[in-house]
Amino acid sequence: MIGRLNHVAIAVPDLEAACAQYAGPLGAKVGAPQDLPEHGVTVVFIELPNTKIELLYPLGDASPIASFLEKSPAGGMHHICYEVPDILKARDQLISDGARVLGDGSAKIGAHGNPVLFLHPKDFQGCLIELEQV
Ligand SMILES: CC[C@H](C(=O)O)C(=O)SCCNC(=O)CCNC(=O)[C@H](O)C(C)(C)COP(=O)(O)OP(=O)(O)OC[C@H]1O[C@@H](n2cnc3c(N)ncnc32)[C@H](O)[C@@H]1OP(=O)(O)O
Ligand SMILES: [Co+2]
Repeated sequence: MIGRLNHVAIAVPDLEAACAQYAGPLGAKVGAPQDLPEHGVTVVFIELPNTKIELLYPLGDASPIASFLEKSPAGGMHHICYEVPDILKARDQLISDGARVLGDGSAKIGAHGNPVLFLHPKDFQGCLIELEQV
């Protein structure tokens, strides 16, 4: 079902410092910050030759990143995103296999303008999974 690795997301307590580190010592191509209020995050994408890194910073009162950073104040790996060709087919298959889709179960539009949804980390070896239809 899953295809390419689209991105690995890292929650960070200081977005400016994280961008400076990736652009400086790590020598990566760092994009511009993008506010996604409907997801409660500000994101910055870092382009690597074979995938992307998504830096996540909390936005608004109900941000999922705020609660993550409360438990891990130094930041840390937050989720991994896999590409799927048909997100509703993938969702229905995973639900029938017993996986929990987060939120109301509907796909929402993510940072790349594509439909995305999230799968509960407790159902996938402690790793929060994002699926993106590409
Ligand atoms: C879509 C825009 C953009 C893009 O790429 O296009 C993004 O990626 S935005 C990314 C931000 N959005 C989300 O993360 C949406 C989905 N996330 C959620 O619904 C919540 O964050 C959830 C349910 C994963 C965690 O909710 P909460 O913070 O309230 O914590 P809980 O206490 O309910 O957590 C239960 C349990 O899971 C563990 N946990 C929490 N977050 C993670 C994580 N990122 N990775 C692994 N495990 C995680 C948490 O520690 C709890 O474990 P326990 O043993 O019970 O303490
Ligand atoms: Co993501």
